[in-house]
Amino acid sequence: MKLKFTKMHGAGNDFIVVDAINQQVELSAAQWQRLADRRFGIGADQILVVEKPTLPGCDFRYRIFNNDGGEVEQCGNGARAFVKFVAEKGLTKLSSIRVETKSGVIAPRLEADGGITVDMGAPVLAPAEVPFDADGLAGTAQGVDTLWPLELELGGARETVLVSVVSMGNPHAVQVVDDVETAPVDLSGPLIEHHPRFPRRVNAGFMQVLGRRHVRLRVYERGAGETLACGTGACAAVVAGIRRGLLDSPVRVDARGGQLSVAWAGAGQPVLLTGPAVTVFEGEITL
Ligand SMILES: N[C@H](CCC[C@H](N)C(=O)O)C(=O)O
Repeated sequence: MKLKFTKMHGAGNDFIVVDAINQQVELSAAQWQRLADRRFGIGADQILVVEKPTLPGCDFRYRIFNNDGGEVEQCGNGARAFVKFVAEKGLTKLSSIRVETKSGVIAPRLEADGGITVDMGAPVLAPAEVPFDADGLAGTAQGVDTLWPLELELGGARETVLVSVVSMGNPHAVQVVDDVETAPVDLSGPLIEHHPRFPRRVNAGFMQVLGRRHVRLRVYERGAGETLACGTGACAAVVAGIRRGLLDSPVRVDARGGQLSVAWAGAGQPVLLTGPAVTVFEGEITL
């Protein structure tokens, strides 16, 4: 079976994008994983699949598979690549589209200046809906549940990190660190990803606050490891920072692979993610 694909990235978070409208695409988790493998396949953090919508009022359906082959609910950098892909491929003439995802409808828009903004919907903050098992824990800080103590076993020693839990359709645990470059991302990232209080695992964010409208962020992603940027991670970090009284919207988010901007007007309001999307090459692979 031959599969046409396009390789893209959003601030270094890289994707294989597949048009499943004009070609038959029925792959197993193992086959998705093989495609995403950087040695045995094409290589990517995530695979984005473009399908016809099933919901009224939507232009497309968007399925997302992590590097480990698992299908997930949302991908912010991927949403920008998605809207650029369907425009470049002539699958739509619209510059603003409504896209059905596993976790709801998002609205990416091609800006006149070439930038791309995505309405990622409102964050979900109730721990049980992230989902995060807060049983036995007392949420702290400012009378709202903005911080939760997470027990980690770091190299034989028990350590408690304070995380904010936020869902952008996918789960995030965000902590503030003094310096992202020296933060123990490789060590505590996987421990947080697989922490038993996250029944669907979690993306682990490490945010350094440089100013009220400027942060640096590293994310150890669920099912992909550390990526050069994480769009939903940037949204979750800014929401957490605003709720903790550390940030004011909009916020510049410096990821290792590039710069994103996140705006959020507060509870119940949508999070707007702005950033680049780049097409790297087209290809065809025989499975
Ligand atoms: N690893 C994420 C999916 C991709 C998110 C990220 N690449 C983004 O840009 O939002 C998860 O398992 O929830």
